[in-house]
Amino acid sequence: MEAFHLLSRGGAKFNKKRFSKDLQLFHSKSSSSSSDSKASTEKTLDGLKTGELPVELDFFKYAPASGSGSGGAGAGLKAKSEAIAKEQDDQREVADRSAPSSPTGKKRKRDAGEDSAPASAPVTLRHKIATTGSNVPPPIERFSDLSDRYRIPPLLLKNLSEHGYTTPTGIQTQGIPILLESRDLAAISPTGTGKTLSYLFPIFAHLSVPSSSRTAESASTGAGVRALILSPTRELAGQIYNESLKLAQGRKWRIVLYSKATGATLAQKEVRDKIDIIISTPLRLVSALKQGTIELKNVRQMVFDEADRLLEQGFLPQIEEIIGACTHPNLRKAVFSATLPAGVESIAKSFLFDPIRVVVGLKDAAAASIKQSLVYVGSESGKLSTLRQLLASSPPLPLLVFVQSRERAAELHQELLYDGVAVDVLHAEMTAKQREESVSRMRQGLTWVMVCTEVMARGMDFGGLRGVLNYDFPQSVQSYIHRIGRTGRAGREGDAITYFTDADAPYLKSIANVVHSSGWPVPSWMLALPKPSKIKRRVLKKMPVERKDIGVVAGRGIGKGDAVRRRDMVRASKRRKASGDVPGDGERGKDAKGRRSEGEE
Ligand SMILES: Nc1ncnc2c1ncn2[C@@H]1O[C@H](COP(=O)(O)OP(=O)(O)OP(=O)(O)O)[C@@H](O)[C@H]1O
Repeated sequence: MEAFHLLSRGGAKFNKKRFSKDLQLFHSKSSSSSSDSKASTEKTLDGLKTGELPVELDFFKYAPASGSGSGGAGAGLKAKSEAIAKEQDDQREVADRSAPSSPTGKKRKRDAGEDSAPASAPVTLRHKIATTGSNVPPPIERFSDLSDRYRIPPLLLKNLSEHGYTTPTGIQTQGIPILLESRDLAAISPTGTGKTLSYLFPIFAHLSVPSSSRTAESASTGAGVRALILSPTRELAGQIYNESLKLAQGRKWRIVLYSKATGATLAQKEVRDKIDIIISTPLRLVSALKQGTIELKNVRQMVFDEADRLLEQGFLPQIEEIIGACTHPNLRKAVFSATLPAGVESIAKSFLFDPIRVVVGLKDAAAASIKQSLVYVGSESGKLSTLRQLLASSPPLPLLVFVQSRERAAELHQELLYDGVAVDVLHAEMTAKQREESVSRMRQGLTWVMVCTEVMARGMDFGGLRGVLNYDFPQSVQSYIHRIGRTGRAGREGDAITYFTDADAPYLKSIANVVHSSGWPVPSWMLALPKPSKIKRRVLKKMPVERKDIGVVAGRGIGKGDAVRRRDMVRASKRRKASGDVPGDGERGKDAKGRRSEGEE
């Protein structure tokens, strides 16, 4: 079944019964079961009242995690690994003991700078929102404030509450009014904090009447798509599409998740003139522009989700082409991400008009609800045994396991299948259909572990995902933040474990700093490591650390990695020949063995 139907089916029918546990998260804590109430009380800091933002979404006053989980190094690792684990445990213990009772209010680092403000404090203080720019509209306290201030279709607010969105998150309190006032926006907010709704809501509010039911009076909106959302991967585009269907319920807005198939159905101009919103990856859209099968001159709202990724070299030429095609004089643009390095931000600023910049919490920081740990595994061979120990003990399931190349994803998948683990795999060389099926099996809870590449690092929202394992060390701080951000979303707790070997040592410091600044214990020697030079960091981003094949280090099936790789390459090349398609853009460099580190799309 092609993407469009599969995804639309999933999104249109939000199964409240199946997701009742998830929905409970967004209900008032007073209705929680008694077993929950203790945890709830622990998390409710400084008298946050019922009816305020649910504790789970109150990221920057988040209470210390229980410390349970499985982040520690497995037994059997070398002495160094045990020493690190012990040092981490000691630090954690000290931190835990000092956190709640410190007379000076000095909590462990994770809470540092997050002095909880009383519920009566201004919303910007409570959510740690910093804004820059001229005439910043005041934030909202609750969604109902929107209809007092702006002309919001009542159906939109009804759809919000029907889908459990009762209280706005930090980025929503400030981002929604800015976009409703038709201002350009650069928004930086941690992973899992509801950025999608922050841009979808204003898009629908501005659209007002669906193109398909326009009357003569409202025809001033012109013909053709009016809102465009760009995402670096198909999976994320599909997820945004599903989110948009929730808001669209009850009106005939036409939303298109752009793909080869949907592109073909829009061959006729009369059909595509009735579209309200397009959600697409850059590559797809550019090829449609080139074929003349889409026009973007009526687009008035443009959103770049995961903007820093979209504005990287791999995507930039396509982005420029798309922006060039959006010629409407009232075009408004918004960039969203959890991370926005300075260089990328200045690119964004070059095409934003008088933008407002909003930062929620600390820039380029991991979400506070994720427990992070770094685990030394010695050499490559230590990884698989440590993972096996983790899976045999108390792994945080469902678990997403990141590796640095599609070949390694295929190899690790085979290894875990061999072990009898309910595991799936996802990388960019798989067909769109295979990728959809993988995601769908994970969402349905049919698989508990998914081995994947960077393609899953951004934006994906698997509600109940409890753990992320960086089997291969991430190639940048941004990659780390986004990868681990797949867990600990919407205030749920999550576990992020990162394996490192001697080969990763030169790059350890930057990630250790993120872990440390999030308040999780890091051995002091890691923080004292020399900072990798800019050049080294750039090289790593493009060229991953060379690693031995997983199949080979597993000590069985020598040459199996090569066989898997050969098989995948043959399959992929057949597919490419058959479809005349090219593999994802945004792919990065190859390692010394010619294996690609995986980009997105
Ligand atoms: N106001 C709200 N109330 C309750 N749940 C919300 C609210 N806003 C968003 N959510 C939920 O929070 C989860 C995370 O939202 P979303 O995917 O938009 O995060 P994000 O900030 O875009 O993350 P990422 O940076 O990883 O892309 C989703 O499951 C979404 O449905």
